Amino acid sequence: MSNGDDSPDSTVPLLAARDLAKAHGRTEALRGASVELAAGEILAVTGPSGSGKSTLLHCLAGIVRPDAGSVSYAGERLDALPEKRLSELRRTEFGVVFQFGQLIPELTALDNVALPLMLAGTSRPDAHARAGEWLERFGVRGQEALRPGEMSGGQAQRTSLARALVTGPRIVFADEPTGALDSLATEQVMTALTHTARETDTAVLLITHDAQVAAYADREVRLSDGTVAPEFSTEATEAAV
Ligand SMILES: Nc1ncnc2c1ncn2[C@@H]1O[C@H](COP(=O)(O)OP(=O)(O)OP(=O)(O)O)[C@@H](O)[C@H]1O
Repeated sequence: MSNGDDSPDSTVPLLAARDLAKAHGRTEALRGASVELAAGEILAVTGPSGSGKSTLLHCLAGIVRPDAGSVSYAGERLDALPEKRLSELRRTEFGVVFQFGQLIPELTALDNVALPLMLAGTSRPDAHARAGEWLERFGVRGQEALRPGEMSGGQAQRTSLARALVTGPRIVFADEPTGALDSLATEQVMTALTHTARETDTAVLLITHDAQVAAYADREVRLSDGTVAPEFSTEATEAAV
């Protein structure tokens, strides 16, 4: 079978979750979910409302600890890491985009994108210069001075993507990034995200309920009642190759 012990490092998944379980009170959001993400891969996670997609993303991104199962990032067990190391990993290796962007409302687009760099110790002029380049890359050049409330939904999401990617993460976690956008803005956001991810070899884990959005991904896994539907398991994909 594939993925034997003699596999070179390039075949080891960048991120691997095994048998994840997570309950919110009495609700079992995840019940033995396993998923893998390869370096540079764009993976869509789909499934009905309440099937556990966001909970899975939170566990994979180290935002929430699973009750059982493991999450490994580049061979390191995330679920067992102390909080300090986990937050360092989140800051340096991961970028996150949510449905409503979660930009800081008081800051301009330029300052929002520059912020992660400044938090990592980059000087303000350098951070601003790089933030400007990333805004340009995402087609929001000229909007630097706008605050989130002054932008369209699509501009705000493209600014959020610039903020998620400005630090050069290896994985971007995107939870319904186009959920609040019309179809034109969706297309612009998805094109910008997937082009940039491919150019920079950044992996993307994308949650969506929209088949048109899932079609931008290399692969899809579907969650159902907190587990990955069998036809979307890693084994099924490998067997089909
Ligand atoms: N913080 C919470 N407290 C209580 N229950 C929660 C919490 N977060 C999620 N749940 C429950 O866990 C289950 C899975 O939720 P989750 O948000 O992961 O699903 P989802 O597939 O992302 O749903 P949606 O597509 O509607 O966003 C649902 O039944 C939800 O109501």
